[in-house]
Amino acid sequence: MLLAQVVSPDDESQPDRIARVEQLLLREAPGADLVVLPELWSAGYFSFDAYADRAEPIDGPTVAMGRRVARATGAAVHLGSIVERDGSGRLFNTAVLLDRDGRVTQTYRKIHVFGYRSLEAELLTPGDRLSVTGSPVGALASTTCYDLRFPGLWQQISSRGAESVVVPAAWPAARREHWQLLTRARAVEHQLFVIAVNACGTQRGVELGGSSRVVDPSGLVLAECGADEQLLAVDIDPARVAEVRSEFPVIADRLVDYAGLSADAGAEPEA
Ligand SMILES: NC(=O)CCC(=O)C(=O)O
Repeated sequence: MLLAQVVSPDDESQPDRIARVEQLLLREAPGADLVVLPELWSAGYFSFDAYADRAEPIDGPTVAMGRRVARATGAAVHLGSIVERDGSGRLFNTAVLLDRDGRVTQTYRKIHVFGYRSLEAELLTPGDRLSVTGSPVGALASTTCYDLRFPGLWQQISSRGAESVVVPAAWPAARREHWQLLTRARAVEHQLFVIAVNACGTQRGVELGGSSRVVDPSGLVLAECGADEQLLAVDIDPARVAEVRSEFPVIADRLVDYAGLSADAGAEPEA
């Protein structure tokens, strides 16, 4: 697998960025089974005033580039996410997975759009669906950036059978410790791989955190990028999920219906 932690400089146009990243991937991806990119790297996450111009349908220029890379290199491509425009003009933050033949096998529209020092929540419509799909890293689900903070969503992902969760992100350096803590916590809680690819460099004055990483189902950080643009190869064995779960059966012990627990005060029962 190749983590493609790329920059999205403010002075680079979207077509130039797609062309530059395509060349990088054509050079570095051969031999990888899966390539993963950050959140909104082609539009630039913090370029809120450009979202409408840079929005594209699923079959737009970013996905077309991913298809070319998949077909030329034989790697599946997780394109991070794009600003998707649907048929009625709504905009979404949509993660897209292509198989090695360049076919779209999964889309995921970010559910928790971000509103803290961000216009994303004002400009984009939240998604309302999850999907788990076969991939070179086992049963794969996508969930985007801020979604990391919502354990209820991860509970659903995990109970639907995901073995690897890809997290494209544009997570600022100011909260890097939360990124490191939460990616690890989600892997340990659900005993699955977390493949988290963050943006890096500076966008509109915001320094992004980099530190893209792969955490294994026991919580071990297998690899981590630095703060700058970097393409990092990491190998994982999806069979590790079953091994960890069988050795320490947290998932099997999980109760299904926490909402059904009674809410009494837990005081000592009367004699
Ligand atoms: N792009 C995002 O969703 C940013 C989330 C973030 O910075 C945080 O949760 O902290």
